[in-house]
Amino acid sequence: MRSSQEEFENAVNRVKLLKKDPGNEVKLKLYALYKQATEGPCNMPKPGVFDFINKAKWDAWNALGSMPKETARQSYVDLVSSLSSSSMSSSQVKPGADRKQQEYENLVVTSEDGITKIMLNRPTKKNAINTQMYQEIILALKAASKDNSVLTVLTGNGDYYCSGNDLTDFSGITAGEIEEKVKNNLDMLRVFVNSFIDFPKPLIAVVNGPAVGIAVTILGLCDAVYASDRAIEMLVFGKKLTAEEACARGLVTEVFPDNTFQKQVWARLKAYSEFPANSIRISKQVIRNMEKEKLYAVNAEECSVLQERLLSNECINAAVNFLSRKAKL
Ligand SMILES: CCCCCCC/C=C/C(=O)SCCNC(=O)CCNC(=O)[C@H](O)C(C)(C)COP(=O)(O)OP(=O)(O)OC[C@H]1O[C@@H](n2cnc3c(N)ncnc32)[C@H](O)[C@@H]1OP(=O)(O)O
Repeated sequence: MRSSQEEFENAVNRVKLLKKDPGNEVKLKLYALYKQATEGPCNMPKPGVFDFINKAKWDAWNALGSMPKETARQSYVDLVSSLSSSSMSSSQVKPGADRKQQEYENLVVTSEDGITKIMLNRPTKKNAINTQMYQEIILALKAASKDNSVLTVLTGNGDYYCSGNDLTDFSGITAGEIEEKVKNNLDMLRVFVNSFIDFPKPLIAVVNGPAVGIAVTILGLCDAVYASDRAIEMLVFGKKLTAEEACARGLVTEVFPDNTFQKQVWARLKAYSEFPANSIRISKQVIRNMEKEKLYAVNAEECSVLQERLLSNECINAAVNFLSRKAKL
């Protein structure tokens, strides 16, 4: 149904009543559609390159080309309706409450105020990453790369950030099946690590407690790593590092006291989420693109070495020792 002039004028008035600033991108879209609906195709001379604001407006209007006035009017009304309903639904959410995005078995993914939070959620297993959780993290990163958030945060539920690869992954496998299983898992691990290498927006690790193995490896692919001073066991190469030591070695960006960790870190992230989304995404990509090929090659090489190491007696014995340790007590 085509919108009437009256509906268009109502929409123009409703824009002025929006409770939440819709952001520059949407404001430019509204400006362009309004001009197209009222004056037709862009008829102004192009502003100079340093006249940033007028140039952005001109670009947005000019991009609509020969869109008919009626279509622009309809698009304007539709856009304002979507803004009004989203501002209404967000006012119904309790302040500070997270909006859930998608259900996962081993993750809780929420999105609020420009931040998508991916929380590892197997606290009774110290957030060990099993095969399903690897797959879910790959999917959650893919979804976060396309959503409206400015930042994505990875964190853990409970007292641990993550205890690394789930050591029960290979239990119940017969000798004949193990090679195939290891190969499949390593194909998946390569995709998993590549999804961190390729992640297009700022990715922040909020390390709420100890981190082990693959969870530590992945920190190097995050853009910032904030650790609680209770993250006392960042187990790397069999050596335990405190968060402070990891910070001194460049693996952690900043360490916060545990009793104010969540408050301080989330206040910081909230401030970052108000940065211009496109600029920080593009800055990250410029930096990452310089090293992407090298990172892919290192990932492929590590997975190929791991394929041999996972089948070694040393590795199998270590896993068996861990799994049988409770039985020995
Ligand atoms: C898909 C590709 C496969 C290849 C991956 C290769 C690359 C990855 C490498 C790694 O990540 S290696 C690191 C593996 N992780 C470990 O070696 C840590 C093992 N866990 C521990 O040493 C201890 O559990 C702990 C983390 C130091 C915590 O000790 P604590 O005494 O405080 O608690 P627990 O009673 O031991 O644990 C509670 C509960 O959680 C289970 N659990 C902990 N970690 C894991 C794990 N990594 N895998 C599976 N399960 C784990 C533990 O068994 C307990 O469970 P219940 O017995 O209570 O059921």
